[in-house]
Amino acid sequence: MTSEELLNLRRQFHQIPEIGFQETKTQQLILDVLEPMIHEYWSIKLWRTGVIVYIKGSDPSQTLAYRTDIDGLPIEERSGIQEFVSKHSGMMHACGHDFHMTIALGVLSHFSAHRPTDNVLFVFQPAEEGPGGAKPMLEEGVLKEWWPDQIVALHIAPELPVGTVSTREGLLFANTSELFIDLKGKGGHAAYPHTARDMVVAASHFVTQLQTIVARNVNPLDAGVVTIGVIQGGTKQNIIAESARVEGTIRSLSIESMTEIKRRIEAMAKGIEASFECELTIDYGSNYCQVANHSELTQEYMTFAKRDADVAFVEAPAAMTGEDFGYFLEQIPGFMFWLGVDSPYGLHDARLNPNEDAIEKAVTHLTSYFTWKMKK
Ligand SMILES: CC(=O)N[C@@H](CCC[C@H](N)C(=O)O)C(=O)O
Repeated sequence: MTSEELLNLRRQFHQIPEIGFQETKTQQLILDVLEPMIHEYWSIKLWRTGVIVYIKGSDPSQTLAYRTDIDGLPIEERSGIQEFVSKHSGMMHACGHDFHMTIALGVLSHFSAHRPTDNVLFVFQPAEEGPGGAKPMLEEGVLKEWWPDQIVALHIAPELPVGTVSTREGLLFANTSELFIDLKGKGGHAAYPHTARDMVVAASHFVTQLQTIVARNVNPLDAGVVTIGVIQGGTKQNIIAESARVEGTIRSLSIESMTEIKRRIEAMAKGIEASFECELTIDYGSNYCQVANHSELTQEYMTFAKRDADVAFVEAPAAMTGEDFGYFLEQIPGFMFWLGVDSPYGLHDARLNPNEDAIEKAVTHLTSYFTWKMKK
């Protein structure tokens, strides 16, 4: 694919962000782009809104895989882009999955023009932002017949300059759990608070209490996060709210801290129920295991990246982001790395505007990495 084709494709993806398991237009676009590339030794499988492409090598001794996520986020775009702003109101590719997919198709187009010696598998996985596509995909045995020996994924890094790649051995991303809490009290007239059980007040206390968990209950030598991203309740300024909803996410480096954070949330919920005479229900939504990079393969990749004149390598610290790519890494040796895209605004920010020069650099870098792996 030429630089112009890559750019065009990224912009097409950018205009049609769709949330987890609703990526139908995205799936169709992936299939449309693949169509002219297909050879008789390729196999393509659909799984829900995802796509899996298997290329049989000319003289295979291994199967190398690349996984990209394909979903967008429920964010109203404010990137300032005129030309190719999201056409889906309230949705945006604010986590770079438009880049990840374009890079996958760029590498695929190379292997369409040059048949690889080894087998190559490309996994276009839905619902990374939630509820998670990797786990059900693996559980349903979708990759069984083409089981890879190694798997790689990348993620854009707005804080790194274009041309930079970055990773580390072992833990790269945290364990995560979503958090959805419903509070049920008793509504009433604003002027008669003694007859009601106000869930705006209860939710406010609860959210404030939750902020003590990381400070007071997580071992300071470990790390944890409890972020509440949504707090909803009430219908009118002079009506006491009968119910409220709090939504968030929990992160931890260790499984022990995740268990402890959940134990404290549940204990605090009981306290809120007693203090405010209400009922709380907790739903942990989807949970992702940590992203733990395979030691040997990551070391080998870091050596490769340091020698690759097209990129600059920097060692990454562990991050509290989550990624269901961790489920692939539980079963298949591999690693994830960050790709510098140089944006003043970060991931999940409505103003995110990654530098598109990073796309071609990533395609070249990954293509050379896979080609190098095949010669080993
Ligand atoms: C890379 C990234 O930003 N991933 C997401 C994963 C979200 C997992 C889940 N929906 C949750 O909110 O816990 C992240 O927020 O780190």
